[in-house]
Amino acid sequence: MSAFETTLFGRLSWDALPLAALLKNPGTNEIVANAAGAILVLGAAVVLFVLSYFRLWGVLWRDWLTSTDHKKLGIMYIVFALVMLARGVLEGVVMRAQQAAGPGDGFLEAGHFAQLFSTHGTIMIFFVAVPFVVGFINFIMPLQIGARDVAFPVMNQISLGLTVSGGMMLMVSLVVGEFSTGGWTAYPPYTGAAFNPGVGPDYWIWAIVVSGIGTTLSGINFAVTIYKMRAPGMGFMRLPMFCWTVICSSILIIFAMPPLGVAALLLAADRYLDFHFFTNDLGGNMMNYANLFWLFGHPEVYLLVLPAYGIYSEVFATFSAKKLYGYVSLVIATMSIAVLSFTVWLHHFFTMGQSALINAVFGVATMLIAIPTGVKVYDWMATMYRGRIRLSVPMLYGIGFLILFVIGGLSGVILANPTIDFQVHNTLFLVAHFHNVLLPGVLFAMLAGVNYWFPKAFGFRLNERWGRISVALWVVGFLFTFMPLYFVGLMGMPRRSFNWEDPSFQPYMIAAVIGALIILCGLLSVLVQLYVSIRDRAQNRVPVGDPWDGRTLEWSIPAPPPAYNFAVLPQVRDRDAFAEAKESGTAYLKPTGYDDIELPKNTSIGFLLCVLSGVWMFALVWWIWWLALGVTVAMLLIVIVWTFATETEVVIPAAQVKAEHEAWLALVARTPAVDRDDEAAPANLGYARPDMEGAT
Ligand code: HEA
Ligand code: HEM
Ligand SMILES: [Cu+2]
Repeated sequence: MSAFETTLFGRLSWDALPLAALLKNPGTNEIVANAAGAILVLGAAVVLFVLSYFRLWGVLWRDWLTSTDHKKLGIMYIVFALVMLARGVLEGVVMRAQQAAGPGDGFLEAGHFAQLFSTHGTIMIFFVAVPFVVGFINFIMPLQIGARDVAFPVMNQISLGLTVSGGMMLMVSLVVGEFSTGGWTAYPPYTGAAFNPGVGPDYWIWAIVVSGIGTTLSGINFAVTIYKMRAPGMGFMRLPMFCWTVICSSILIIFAMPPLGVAALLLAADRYLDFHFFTNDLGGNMMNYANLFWLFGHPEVYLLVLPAYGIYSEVFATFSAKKLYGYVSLVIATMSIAVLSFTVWLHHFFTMGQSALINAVFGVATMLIAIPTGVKVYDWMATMYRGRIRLSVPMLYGIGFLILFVIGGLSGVILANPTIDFQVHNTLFLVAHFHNVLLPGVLFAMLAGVNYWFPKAFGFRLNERWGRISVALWVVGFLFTFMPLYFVGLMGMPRRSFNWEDPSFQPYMIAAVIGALIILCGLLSVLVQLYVSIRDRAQNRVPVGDPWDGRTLEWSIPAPPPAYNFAVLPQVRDRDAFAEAKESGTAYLKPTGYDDIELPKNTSIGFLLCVLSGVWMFALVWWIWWLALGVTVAMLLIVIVWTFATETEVVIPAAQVKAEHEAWLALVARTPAVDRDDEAAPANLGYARPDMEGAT
């Protein structure tokens, strides 16, 4: 390349396209890479076509992309997570197919397999689990505490923008260049410039840094919202359990994300500026990276699983029609897990040469987490004990979780014993452990949450039959995919192996790929469920907004909720505020008066920063310095100019609020109540207006 081209395009050239590799060196590997790129480009084209054909651009821009409404931002997070989940699951299936094709080398090259587990791990943790969790918190938490939005709605929009642009980098790396081969943990010196001079680790670094800033801002936003914006009477000890897990998770985000950002930026300094933080020479030491990464990495898995515990707590209480058993012990257990999670990071590298004493201390600290987790498990079981259980889809996920998660947790306690960990560290036993906690723990919770809160978000219920089918497929698929890995792990098969030779591994590998295909069907059935439900939405409407006989405040408002959530801020008198109101006959009362409501105006700053930060990352990855600099200046200017905006709010007049609310109250009064004690009522039937006599 000429000097001019290098200045203009950095290290970007036509060779970066997968097609170039295919033309040069045709093989299965290149075909798979090209097919993946082609699917992505085609998928994007179809989306653009559909949006244009149905003239949806205006709606998309006005109602979604520029919205600062926490509910819409939450839904966009969840949609983004679902899209990324599809890619992550497909990659999981391809990896399982590669390993099932053994003994021998399978159909993929080692480097391509390494890209697959690196993108899969990175996507599943940072762009599936995190956006799912942040999305649910966004949608639910303000409704549960009786607030009209989060504390910083515009910052919330920016958080989403940064998360999405990070995820987009993983999509771009499918088509331009390649992704890292360093796993989701990206350990140097393997990801250092000397060993890995390509663009892969740089894609990882910038995707993590930018999306990490987005997530950190969300953590701050959520913590401030709960501290400052609870409805009158909503003391901390009256918070719904989900909100308690949100507080703890936000604290984990605030303290755990910075070490990750620091680790990634120091790695960038090593790679771009020839620093030596993590090299093997000139005073560097990769153990600094391992410590920084896991100082984040361990709390990370709990910041994902705590809100999942929160969702299950809500589900178990609602579908057992009982108060959550042991509320105070659950609060203490959640806080204990949050605190303890910062004291155990070293268990991820027991084998890296510390003294036996240090290993023992961290091992014991790790095992301690089993105690508060056990408290939770027993509290959930006690909640169900003698409850009037309805086996609806969220509850089925919950029961699947309870049984499977205990197995995954117990295998964690086994790993926490350093002497055992020396045998199974970095084998498929470890892979089995973490999928065993991540799928039933985090992913099932999210699917349960989708089924549970979908009627609230969209005003109609999801199809029950397809919901049940997908639970069955996910659970069975999970068992087949991951249980065999415990055994091959014990037999010594290392993680991240693109090939293997020992014929005794074969049956397990075949069982695992069958399981992965069943999981794929599970994912498809979720899509079918969405399709069928949208098609039949007229029959499944729940405009009153309380389809499950809910206990917390989000069920006390219409479905879908108005932009301002609550026409009048609720007065909270007890835990499970809405259940209490229904029991005491004070639900759905006509308020004495209405006020004007101020809401944040739409703005395009989040979208702009999303696009610009994407360009910025791309420029840094490909060393296009003028572009990186230009975009940095543009982003700074946008933020500065935005701070001068004065009219950032719209006012919804009291008269409009009154009209809308009274129309809904009239609808509530017209809707026939379903008797709570009617044994013949089908399990999945909502209780629109239980105990309503004389209420309105
Ligand atoms: C949501 C995610 C999640 C969760 C909840 C957990 C939960 C736990 N994890 Fe896991 N873990 C991961 C995600 C998670 N983990 C990931 C992703 C990795 C690998 C990263 C990588 O290398 O790529 C990992 C790796 C990992 C290691 C490192 C192993 C190695 O690298 O060799 C260890 C070691 O101690 C460990 C331990 C534990 C323990 C003790 C728990 C406990 O919290 C479990 C507690 C739960 C129970 C114990 C069950 C319920 C309790 C009862 C019914 C009470 C009775 C029980 C007793 C008294 C024992 N985990
Ligand atoms: C849905 C079906 C899934 C399948 C079939 C699957 C399969 C796999 C496979 C084959 C690997 C590589 C194992 C190895 O190292 O040999 C892997 C790694 C991993 N998976 Fe999954 N997985 C699935 C879901 C998930 C989910 C839901 C998450 C997280 C929420 C997740 C997180 C990870 C992580 C973090 C790694 C480690 C990546 C690395 O080694 O750096 N997976 N998975
Ligand atoms: Cu850990």
